[in-house]
Amino acid sequence: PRCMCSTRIPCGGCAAEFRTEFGTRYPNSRVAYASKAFVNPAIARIVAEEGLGLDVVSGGELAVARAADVPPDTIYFHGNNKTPEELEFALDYGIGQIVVDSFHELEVLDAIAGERGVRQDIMLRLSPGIDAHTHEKTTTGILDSKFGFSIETGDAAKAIRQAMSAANLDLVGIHFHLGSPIFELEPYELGVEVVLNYLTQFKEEGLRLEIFSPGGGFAIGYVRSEPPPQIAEYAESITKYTSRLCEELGFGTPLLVVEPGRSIVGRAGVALYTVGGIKDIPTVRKYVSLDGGMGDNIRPAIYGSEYEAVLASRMSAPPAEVVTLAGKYCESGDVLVKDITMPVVEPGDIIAIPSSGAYAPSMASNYNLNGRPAIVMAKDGDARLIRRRETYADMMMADVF
Ligand SMILES: Cc1ncc(COP(=O)(O)O)c(C=O)c1O
Ligand SMILES: N[C@@H](CCCC[NH3+])C(=O)O
Repeated sequence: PRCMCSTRIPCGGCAAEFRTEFGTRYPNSRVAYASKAFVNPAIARIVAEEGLGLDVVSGGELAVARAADVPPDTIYFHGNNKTPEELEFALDYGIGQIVVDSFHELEVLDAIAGERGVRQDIMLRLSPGIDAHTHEKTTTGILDSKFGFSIETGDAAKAIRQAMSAANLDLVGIHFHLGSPIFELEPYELGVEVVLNYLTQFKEEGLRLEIFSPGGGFAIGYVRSEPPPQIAEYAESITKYTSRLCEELGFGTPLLVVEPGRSIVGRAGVALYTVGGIKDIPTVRKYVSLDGGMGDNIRPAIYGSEYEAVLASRMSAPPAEVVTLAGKYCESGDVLVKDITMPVVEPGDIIAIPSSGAYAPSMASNYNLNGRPAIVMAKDGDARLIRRRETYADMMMADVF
């Protein structure tokens, strides 16, 4: 794996790399950026300019897509409980595909499309019963999951038949997503194989597989000890299995949609913190308190996620001691990096935590009424603010006296 910076952590990908690695191997493919990893209008604009599609999972993400003029036909609307209002918004915006995730949604969407006298393209999310060996809180393709129609229970077959006979819906594709981050290639290969083989029984009943999507979940390097596969390796596995099986099973060459989120923005984001108080408990632990924490990155607290950190204000300072980087929130679990070797740090120093671009800003909160941080986009020596720091007034904006 390559390393693009002094942290020596293997990188994930980037939009162009995804387009190239999938596009050269399987020309009828689309990379749909998963907005949940982090989106705002500036990011959505870049996504559209890079020629990527967009995976959204709420009316809010859809509103950002619309604000940034993302072409609606390149949008895939996911989620296990889209509200009727969100579905109406999606139909108003004319979005390409709604990825239906429950029988209830199938009925509600069919009715809404009917009331409007329109036909809506849909895909179905299937749950293939495959363990992708990721964190128990982020695994989605196993039987015990709230997502998707299970193949094992027979729900998938029922949903496919119900979707094909829906009065106002056109079933154009099938989706599955196994979880995130997935550090192995085999789960994707198995997923493609299991789902495509399963679908053959519906061909005679009229199933059209115009779109096939094995989702996202591609891993990135968070720590040196756990390098991810390269994007080319994911692309090789997925396209090889998809092409071979689609040909063998007579599905032709459906549009292959992959949905990377983390692997596009994760390594692009570096979180910067200022050191405040330092507490040394001799023979136990030295806590270095930062001006952020679980409010801007909840991942260590909920998944036990690990990160590296560097002393950005004095990059050449030699490693000196083991410290724990704690946040400023009122929780003992508010620790960003536990027991890491750093140079001697002092109040006012800047600490950088790489690989913070995905699911840190997007899952940020105002806990303890701390404002969420500013976000600056940088390229070739040029830096621009794409989100300003939140003010106290921002945090009271929706409150009513
Ligand atoms: C349906 C779907 N697609 C894509 C993604 C994106 O995952 P990641 O950011 O790990 O690529 C997710 C989140 O796990 C998802 O649920
Ligand atoms: N939010 C997660 C993973 C779930 C992604 C969306 N299904 C993370 O930070 O790693």
